[in-house]
Amino acid sequence: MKAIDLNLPDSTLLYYPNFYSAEKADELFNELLDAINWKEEQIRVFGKLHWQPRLTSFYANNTNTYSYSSLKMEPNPFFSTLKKIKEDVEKIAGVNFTSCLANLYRDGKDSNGWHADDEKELGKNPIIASVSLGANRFFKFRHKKDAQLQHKLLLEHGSLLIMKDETQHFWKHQLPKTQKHVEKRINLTFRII
Ligand SMILES: O=C(O)CCC(=O)C(=O)O
Ligand SMILES: [Fe+2]
Repeated sequence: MKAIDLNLPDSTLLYYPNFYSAEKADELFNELLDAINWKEEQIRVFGKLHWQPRLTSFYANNTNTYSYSSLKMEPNPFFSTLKKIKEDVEKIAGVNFTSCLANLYRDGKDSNGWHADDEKELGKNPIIASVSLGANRFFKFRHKKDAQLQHKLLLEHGSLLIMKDETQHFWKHQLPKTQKHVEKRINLTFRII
């Protein structure tokens, strides 16, 4: 499968727009919307508790938890569809993932703020594979040392984005809110924990 290399400095970002066909992606979206154990969670930002502006769920083939923003995610076991997607992603990424953090953005008001996936349990140069299903949403990158260095990428239905090497050291990313009317979007981020 041919990747689009974003070619941003201090990073390796590979985008596969048609990782899944539109038909397959529709099928997966409907199945996962129903099968994932979606939860609304509270996170702590600058000492204050807030409801996360999205629903989440965490899956793993081990018992390792994933903590961020004072939220400790306990893993659910993988089920067949999610395991199959993990295997499809592994063929392209060339690694075996242990874990998957799933996000559900219910509408344009749901979002994911500026962050790097740099928690210690991910290791030094984490590889993260991110599958998008449902509504197309923009994803933004901003260099940590030069905020002028930015990039915007439309994450399309059925696409895969791989972030690896030193990307998380040098770049933050976000999925901003949008004023436009948008349908639900599911994002699956496969990780090694
Ligand atoms: O929804 C997305 O595309 C990004 C999710 C993300 O950055 C994360 O879960 O760490
Ligand atoms: Fe992230």
